[in-house]
Amino acid sequence: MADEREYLTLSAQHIQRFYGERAVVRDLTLQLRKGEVLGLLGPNGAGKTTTLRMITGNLAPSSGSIEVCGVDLLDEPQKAKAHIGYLPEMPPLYSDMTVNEYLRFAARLHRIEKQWVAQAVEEAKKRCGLADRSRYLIGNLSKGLQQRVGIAQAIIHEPDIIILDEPTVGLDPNQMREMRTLIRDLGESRSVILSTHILSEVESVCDRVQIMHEGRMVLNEMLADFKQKGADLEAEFTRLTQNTLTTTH
Ligand SMILES: Nc1ncnc2c1ncn2[C@@H]1O[C@H](COP(=O)(O)OP(=O)(O)OP(=O)(O)O)[C@@H](O)[C@H]1O
Repeated sequence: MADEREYLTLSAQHIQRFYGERAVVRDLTLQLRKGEVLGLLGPNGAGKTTTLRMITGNLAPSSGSIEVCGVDLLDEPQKAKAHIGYLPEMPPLYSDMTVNEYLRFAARLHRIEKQWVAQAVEEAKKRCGLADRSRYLIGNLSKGLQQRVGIAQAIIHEPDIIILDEPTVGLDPNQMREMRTLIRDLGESRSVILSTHILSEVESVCDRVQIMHEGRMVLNEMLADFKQKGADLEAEFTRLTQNTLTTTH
């Protein structure tokens, strides 16, 4: 039987992050398999964004190790980060750039060679339903389309792993549905981590769910197994994340 490691696109082992004396991520292990959409849930302040910033190489862990497609993120950050596309909670969009200008800029930041930039921009726009918005100023686009531009910059270099931090916040129900369809499509060919507060979003888009609470991972389960057991995600979420002051994990 093939080694499980072959199927792992991302493996974070025992990562921790302190701010001063306070541990906001504690002894956390997270593994992402090829072609999997992982939903990362947790109440406000659970440590989701801090975790995502660490596994994308934007924040150094206080301890622990992170491997991205077999490359050690801390030893070879540039090589490891080439496998990752990241849409942060606050996407770094420039409102006075057109979609084309911004994506060309993103392509260069991701070190795509000059001769391939135009092709990469066209491909990313096509994947994200932006082909007819090339010359629009980003500031004039709806929030839903701006989020699509954020995803387009995250996938422009064809990464193996796409990490999305609360991508549907502030979207109307139609834009949310479109965004979920796009995430599902992306998950067909890549590994995706989706951080969200919306339980139904995880149920409709993800293969696996992990719940964080007070910096720790308190649940890690395949959704199919979860459903087969007749378990209820909302009830389980409440059970695992309430009683903040009495939790002793
Ligand atoms: N730079 C920082 N300095 C000190 N504390 C921080 C810093 N960044 C985050 N924290 C704290 O770390 C904890 C985890 O924050 P984080 O943003 O990772 O949580 P989250 O699960 O993403 O929350 P939300 O769902 O509200 O976005 C919070 O208590 C936050 O106040």
